Amino acid sequence: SVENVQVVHPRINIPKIAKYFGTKGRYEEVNPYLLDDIRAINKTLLKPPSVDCVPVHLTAVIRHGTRYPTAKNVQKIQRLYDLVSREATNDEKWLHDIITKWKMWYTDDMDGQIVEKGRDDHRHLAVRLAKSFPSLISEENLRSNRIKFITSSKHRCVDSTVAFIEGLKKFWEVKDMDFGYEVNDSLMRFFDQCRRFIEDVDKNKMALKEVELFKSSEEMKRVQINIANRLQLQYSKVTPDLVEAAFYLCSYEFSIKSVNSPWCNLFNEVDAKVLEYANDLKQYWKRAYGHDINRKSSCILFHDVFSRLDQAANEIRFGHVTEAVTVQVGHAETLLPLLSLMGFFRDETPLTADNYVLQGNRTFHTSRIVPYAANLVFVLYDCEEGLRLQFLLNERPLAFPGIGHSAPLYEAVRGRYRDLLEGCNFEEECQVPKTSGSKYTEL
Ligand SMILES: O=P(O)(O)O[C@H]1[C@H](OP(=O)(O)O)[C@@H](OP(=O)(O)O)[C@H](O)[C@@H](O)[C@H]1OP(=O)(O)O
Repeated sequence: SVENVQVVHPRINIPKIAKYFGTKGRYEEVNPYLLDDIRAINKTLLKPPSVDCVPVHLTAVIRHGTRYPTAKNVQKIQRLYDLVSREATNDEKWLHDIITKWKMWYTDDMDGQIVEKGRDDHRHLAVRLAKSFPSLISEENLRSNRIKFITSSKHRCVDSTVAFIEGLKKFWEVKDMDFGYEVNDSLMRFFDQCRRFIEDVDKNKMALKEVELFKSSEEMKRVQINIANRLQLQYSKVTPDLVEAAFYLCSYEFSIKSVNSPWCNLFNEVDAKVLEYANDLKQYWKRAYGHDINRKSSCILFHDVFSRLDQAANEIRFGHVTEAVTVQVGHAETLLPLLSLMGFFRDETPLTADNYVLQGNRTFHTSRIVPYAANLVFVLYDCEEGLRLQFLLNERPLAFPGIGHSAPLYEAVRGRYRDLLEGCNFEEECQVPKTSGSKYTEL
């Protein structure tokens, strides 16, 4: 297929700007050791809280694997390609390559579907998690239905779930059984069912005003000028939307085909950091701390995760946990609200259009948090001094905000999130009050 034409060693030809691709970034950029061995696990990082601890339950919330651009972005790429092939002039080899060799191979019908690399992302992640937690993600547990799979209804998520199962089956050479999955949009696409989010944020242009304002910022203007100069095009023709399309085009060519595309020459690292910030702003205001409802729309998933942990915690007292593992596959817009609800990556100062420089040291860097196949893993351990909960982001331990221990007592975590556990009601948070209407109508 067209996406497989050029295959190169993964360490060769990495664009310098690859670590700034945000939600369009490759998983390997957050864990570069995988470039040498895609099945490698970091045993020093992934160990039980202490030797007497036995893992009893694992819940993983995973973003789908690498995908094609959405139809909206394919159209932007088409407009960019038309402009550059018609009007750009310079003597650089890369531009010559774009005009004479590069083909516009993206089509509308690709619309966010999974690519082969995306299936591999999940096949390999499945094997690594099985190697990291062999007593939970085991052949025996798979065969006895103690591993449950739940996915969003979108093709890219269903296909990722199927690939994850395939990865496990191949790892254990299971050929005589098939395993199903549950499609559950209430859990994995809660944002689509939260009316308050839809009205106040999704359909409300004012909710993303910082994203719009950043398009006319000095930083973005400088990027436009740089690109206009590199292509010897009129500045007015290089709009922020086309700049973004070119940046993502470089990212798609790299994540889908592993090539350092000639399009990547349009950017240096300074430009890339600006575009990374533009994407972080979108994620911040649409899916994270920007508006309370972004986080609260994930209450339903938060309760689901904790009810599984509670169930395992209760059952282990009688010696047997029914559901050893839950694998839940969704979107960046599933993971980010949940992470924010739990207080991860919260910067003191909000990300805005006019504080790009100040935010140079922000913790909210989506390139590091939600690349393709990003994963949140909760592992409950039975230890001598009680139950402990370990949290991993992208296969690395991450301390719960406000709790010093890397695998605190489960009760301490429940204490930390008491308000959410006792409240955070999806129906209540998501209803639109009849009298007040939308939060931004008067703006
Ligand atoms: O900018 P695009 O069209 O790619 O936006 C996608 C979302 O991608 P993201 O902003 O996270 O990079 C996509 O999220 P994903 O996790 O499924 O990749 C989302 O589901 C999709 O609806 C697009 O959102 P938009 O509202 O059209 O911007």
